Amino acid sequence: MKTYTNVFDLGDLKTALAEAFEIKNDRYKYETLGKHRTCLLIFFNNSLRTRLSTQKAARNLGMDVIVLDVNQGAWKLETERGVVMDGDKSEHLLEAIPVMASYCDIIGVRSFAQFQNREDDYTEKILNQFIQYSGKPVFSMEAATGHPLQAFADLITIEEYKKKERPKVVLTWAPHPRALPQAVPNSFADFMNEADVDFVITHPHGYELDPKFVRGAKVEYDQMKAFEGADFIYAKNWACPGVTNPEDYGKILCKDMSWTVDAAHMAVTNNAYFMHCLPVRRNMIVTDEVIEAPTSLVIPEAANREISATVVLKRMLENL
Ligand SMILES: CCC[C@H](NC(C)=O)C(=O)O
Ligand SMILES: NC(=O)OP(=O)(O)O
Repeated sequence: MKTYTNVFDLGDLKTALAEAFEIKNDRYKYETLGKHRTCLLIFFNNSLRTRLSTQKAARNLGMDVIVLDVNQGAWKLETERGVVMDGDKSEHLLEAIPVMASYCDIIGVRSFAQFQNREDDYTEKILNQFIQYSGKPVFSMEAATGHPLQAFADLITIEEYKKKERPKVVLTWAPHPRALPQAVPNSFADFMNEADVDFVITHPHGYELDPKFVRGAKVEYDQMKAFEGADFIYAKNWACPGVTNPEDYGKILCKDMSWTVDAAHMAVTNNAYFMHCLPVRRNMIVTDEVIEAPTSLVIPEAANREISATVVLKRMLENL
């Protein structure tokens, strides 16, 4: 595995799940694989789960880990080629990337969508420079349009808790005070479309996700109808993806609190489990009652981030 940015990089999902459960059963099974190998984790944005779980995963495999918060201590980086660098940016990515790559064997990158230019975000301008210029295997720790480590952990969680062979899984939009990226819902859809689930996406008009990720999923604008008979509810906020109206890209079009997932929503499901990638704004995305219920999986879901990262790093190490 040279890059990990989407579901197809994992290959057959049943094989990937088997590997995940093997590692979950004995997470130090491959602890010699990463001896004298270094994993560099580069964060352009904040993180709790990804920062901790990916370090843990690397240590599970015997790797050394370096963590860099680009905007805290490193030089401010210019990402545009051809710019006259007479402003506040001291270094260009085109030097910084090969320098950083010289200190490690595998690179993880977190670089959220900037919502300045849809084309820049949806061509993964930052992540792809690391892939192109580092000469090292690169994995996404949430880039502009995807969060594949999260989605793989979500799939592992659904596989662990499902009560039927083909569960109904609903991705629902929910309100948030800020404009959040589409990376998490994009990757969740990317994975669910390849998994053995009955997948439905529900959101207000104007929030249509990019067709590249929606693919064959059913889109239902009536949230309560979408929730009917669901086995898993995956809630997330995202800003307008700019699919129907490109000029609205990155905007908040709706703050309708009737989309907040509460007990009345869950009552029409098939006693569904509740999932969210975290961090979550309680009583915006979901009520205290629902996220604290025995059917809430947000903690085991977050714990599975260690497992998804260990599988991905293991596959990268095996191909060095
Ligand atoms: C894992 C989620 C990271 C980020 N969340 C926030 C609050 O920025 C997002 O919504 O993409
Ligand atoms: N779910 C997730 O990636 O959390 P962090 O943003 O805290 O890493």
